[in-house]
Amino acid sequence: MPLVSMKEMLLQAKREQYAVGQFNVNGLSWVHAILDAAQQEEAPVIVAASDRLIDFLGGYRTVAAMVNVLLEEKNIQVPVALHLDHGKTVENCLRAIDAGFSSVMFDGSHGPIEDNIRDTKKVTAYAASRGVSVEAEVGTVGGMEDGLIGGIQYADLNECIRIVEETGIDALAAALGSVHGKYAGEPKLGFTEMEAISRAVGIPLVLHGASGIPLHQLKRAIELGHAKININTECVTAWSLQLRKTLAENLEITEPRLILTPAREAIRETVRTKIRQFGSSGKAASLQNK
Ligand SMILES: O=C(O)C[C@@H](O)[C@H](O)C(=O)COP(=O)(O)O
Ligand SMILES: [Zn+2]
Repeated sequence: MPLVSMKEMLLQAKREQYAVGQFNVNGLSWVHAILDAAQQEEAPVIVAASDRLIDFLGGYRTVAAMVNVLLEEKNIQVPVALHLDHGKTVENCLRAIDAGFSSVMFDGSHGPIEDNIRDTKKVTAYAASRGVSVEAEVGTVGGMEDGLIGGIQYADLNECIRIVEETGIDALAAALGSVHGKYAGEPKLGFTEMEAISRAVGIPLVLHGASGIPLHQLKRAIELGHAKININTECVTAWSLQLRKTLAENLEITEPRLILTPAREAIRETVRTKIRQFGSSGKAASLQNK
């Protein structure tokens, strides 16, 4: 099945009150693991490449080729979107689209709202005629974002309304207390603000920094309009723990396949767990019939 945009998957998820998982790619093992997990769970999935890692991953075209070829080789039958995460510039978003990404995020959240809206509009204008979905961000997710460490800044309701109305984006990341990476203590999400923003904008919301958020808070965020949930830290943690364990328990081992396969399986099991928590297991079939 060819790549799809995330528009339909997120609209259905919002309607039916579940969320589609976005899982970030950090190498070929992640693409295998994410696609295998989605197929096993019969779930739609968003495979994402973070713009900060594009050079490490070999460029936009390499990422698109890797995902497209594995979709075919593995005969993946569930809807898969390939998404540029935290796109740093308009130009980078356009390059990702030209390389075959079916979805992009333009992250103009660190600048003034006027600039964010102006640049997001350039991305939506280019994406629309190519059937590519677009996500934008307002406010600041805590922790590391675009390679910079920063504090939390809540999304402003009026800025959220403006960016949705003026740009025609498909999904909005409204930062409301979540943090990229590990949380120090219990996450404190702004559910009151979340409800107001969700009501006012009407489009699917995106939760960044979701690793480590307890299940009851994830469920509340889904009830309040989050249809896409981003996970990276939980997958890289599972991968690195398993890698250390394999190496420590097998001091003589040098065959990469034997070292890397258990780590890949650890990612796959993490993705499967998150898909079940988000309620998207078994949702592929109803999307394909549309
Ligand atoms: O680390 C990246 O570059 C990707 C993340 O920002 C992703 O968008 C995300 O929000 C995942 O958050 P995490 O699960 O807390 O790492
Ligand atoms: Zn993020």
